[in-house]
Amino acid sequence: MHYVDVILPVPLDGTFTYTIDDAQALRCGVGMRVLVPFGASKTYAGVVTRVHDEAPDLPPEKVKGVLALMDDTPVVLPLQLRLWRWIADYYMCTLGDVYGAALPAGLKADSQYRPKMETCVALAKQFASPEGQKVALEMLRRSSKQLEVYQTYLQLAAADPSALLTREALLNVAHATSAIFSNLVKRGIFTTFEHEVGRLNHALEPHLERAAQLSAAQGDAYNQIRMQWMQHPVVLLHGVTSSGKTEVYIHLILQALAEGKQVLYLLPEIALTVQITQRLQRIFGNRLGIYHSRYSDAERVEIWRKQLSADPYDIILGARSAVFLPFQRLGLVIVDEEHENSYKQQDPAPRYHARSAAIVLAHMCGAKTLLGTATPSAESYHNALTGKYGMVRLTTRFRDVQLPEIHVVDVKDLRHRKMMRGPFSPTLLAAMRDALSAGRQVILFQNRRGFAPMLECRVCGWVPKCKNCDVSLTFHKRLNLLTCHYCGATYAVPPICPNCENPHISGRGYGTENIEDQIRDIFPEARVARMDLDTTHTRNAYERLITDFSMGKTDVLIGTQMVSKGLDFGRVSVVGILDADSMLNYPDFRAYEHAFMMMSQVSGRAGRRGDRGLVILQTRSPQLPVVQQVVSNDCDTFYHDLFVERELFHYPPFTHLVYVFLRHKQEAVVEAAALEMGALLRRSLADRVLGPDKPSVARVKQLCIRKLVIKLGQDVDLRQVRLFLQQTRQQLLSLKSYSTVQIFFDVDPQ
Ligand SMILES: Nc1ncnc2c1ncn2[C@@H]1O[C@H](COP(=O)(O)OP(=O)(O)OP(=O)(O)O)[C@@H](O)[C@H]1O
Ligand SMILES: [Zn+2]
Repeated sequence: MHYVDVILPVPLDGTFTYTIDDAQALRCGVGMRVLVPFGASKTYAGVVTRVHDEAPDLPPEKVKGVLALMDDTPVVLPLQLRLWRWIADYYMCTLGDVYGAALPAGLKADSQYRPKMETCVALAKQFASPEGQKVALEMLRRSSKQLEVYQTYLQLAAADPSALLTREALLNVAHATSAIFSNLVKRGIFTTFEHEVGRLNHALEPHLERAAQLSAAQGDAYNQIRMQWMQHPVVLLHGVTSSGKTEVYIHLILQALAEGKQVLYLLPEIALTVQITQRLQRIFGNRLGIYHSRYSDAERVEIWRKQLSADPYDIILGARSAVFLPFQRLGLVIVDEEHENSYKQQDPAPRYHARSAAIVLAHMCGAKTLLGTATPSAESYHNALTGKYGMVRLTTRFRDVQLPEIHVVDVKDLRHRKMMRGPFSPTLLAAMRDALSAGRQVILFQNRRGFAPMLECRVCGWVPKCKNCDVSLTFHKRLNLLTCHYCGATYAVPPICPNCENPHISGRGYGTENIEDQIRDIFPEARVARMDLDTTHTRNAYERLITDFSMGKTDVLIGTQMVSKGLDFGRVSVVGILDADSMLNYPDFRAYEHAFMMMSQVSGRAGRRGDRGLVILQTRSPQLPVVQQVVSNDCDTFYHDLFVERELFHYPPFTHLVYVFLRHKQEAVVEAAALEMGALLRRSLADRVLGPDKPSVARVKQLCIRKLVIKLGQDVDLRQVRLFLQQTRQQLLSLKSYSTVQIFFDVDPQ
């Protein structure tokens, strides 16, 4: 008897064993998919991890058979399976969780993926000869529109005789309707046929440009990086904003390609891929593939298959999930904006950090890794300072443009003197006015979307809250709705307070929508755009917002953290940080770190070409050292202070953190389970366990939440601890009263 072990996309531990017949066993191999039954009625595509003859420890009638083989060649490579195992193990989730995140849906489903077809055009046989063409011309003499389409066809066909011409392309070039085209088909001049096309970009190779020549400083950095790679597989490139890190990456990519290697280029955010794609495509053309969640599933399946083929993309530019793509000869991994916490997946599992996964992937492939940023993460910076990573610095901007001047405005004082105009200080408005009248652009950063983060009855203080979550609702004026940013539920805006029946309900705080309205009011001439989650639902929305701003079609760009990093605009002279306090007061031990990064990054969008930029930083706490460190761009002091504190209070990078979350509908159940879990964990881990506590948002999607914090120093064996945590979880779940509690881990929480 033959068996296969498979991974299934279900949140259960381990692999599952099925029988397979002799003929199938001969053809089946690791990394191929097999269709298998699961439970009473489900079928899944399982990924084979082993083909063997060892009967599982089950009564034979319990072991079901494989329904069908789905592949002739593996869709998941052995190296990828190793990465899946590492993620499942390190982040304490199941292989099924990793499988779920790794494969595009089209490869997980049991339905086979259907290729996309396009209608192509050809001349009917009898009209293909020169004589036939004359006849056709004669026939069409009186139908000028049809004649035009026909002649356009001849021109296009003559320009590239071997290329297939689609109906869509022909009608586009000829500016004709499909009715005109149909007539030509009816008259027997054109015939049509269906042709399978890839959804991938088969556009003609664009005119390629040479990479820009590196400046002396960039050239030095390039050489140093390559030198450091000889001793450290991971190097941190710490280069100030607009130092031209991207140009250094481009040269390193060229070098990797010259050595016949593939490159993975990770970006934290889709907004960023727009500009970087354009920059890379000009140089690498069709050797570049792009992979992220805004692409349709069918497109992702095609890229996946292409990477398995004999002709894969040499460079993959992508967001987090691109680490899961198959690579055959990976030589270089670039993690751009490596400090970004959106590299960490929050929910659902696998709660993996793409930077760590990328480093592990590179290690498995014998590839080099470059982490690039203007504001390193505490972890990477610490690794660089202690010699685990190499470090290379770029301390000047390209063309020696000065870093922006950062002007701190004391909002508390101005409010006291009644000098604020809503969320704007006079200094900011004056700077904006100067910039706009000089034909320059402005970026305003406010990390809250919607119109008002909260509504409140001015008489009784009633605040609308979500039914499913313990949070106040955000008012969205365009939609005229209240929405919950945790579960997505929407509610009508109450005309009067349901509590005291007064009509005096008003907004508190300023969201990006509100900022936009006010700026339109104050600067009626300015062309204003907003970039946040609400304005970027579609893939093209980012592109349009960014291209319009790049080309100077808009003057003021208002946005959330989306506008804060990586974007490269030439004409921005003023950046306004409207509310630094919301970042500084965030209830998390990383608040200052994140605030420092975000403020430094958004400041870095100012004055990237020519004149020095100006940043207006509005805060109620101008005296805070972190604010001063942003002003003087003093990473070293910032991290020095931070590290002293983190070491003292046992936080990363000196201590590993694991959060244990418990969720249940009933408050009493989750509370009891959390206390029990805490007690069980303390038996071995003693005072390394803190809590349980209610997190700052203690109920989401009708589930009550409790959190335990585990701090693990150098003195413990992490492997053992992970095992112990998993066992304790199982132990708790096996108790009848807690069997319906959700328990999961967040390793290295961000
Ligand atoms: N060697 C070069 N030749 C020509 N242009 C360059 C060169 N280096 C940098 N630039 C230009 O300078 C600008 C800033 O470079 P880039 O966007 O790579 O900076 P960065 O270091 O990635 O900044 P950030 O950290 O803010 O993302 C870009 O417009 C880039 O085209
Ligand atoms: Zn909610």
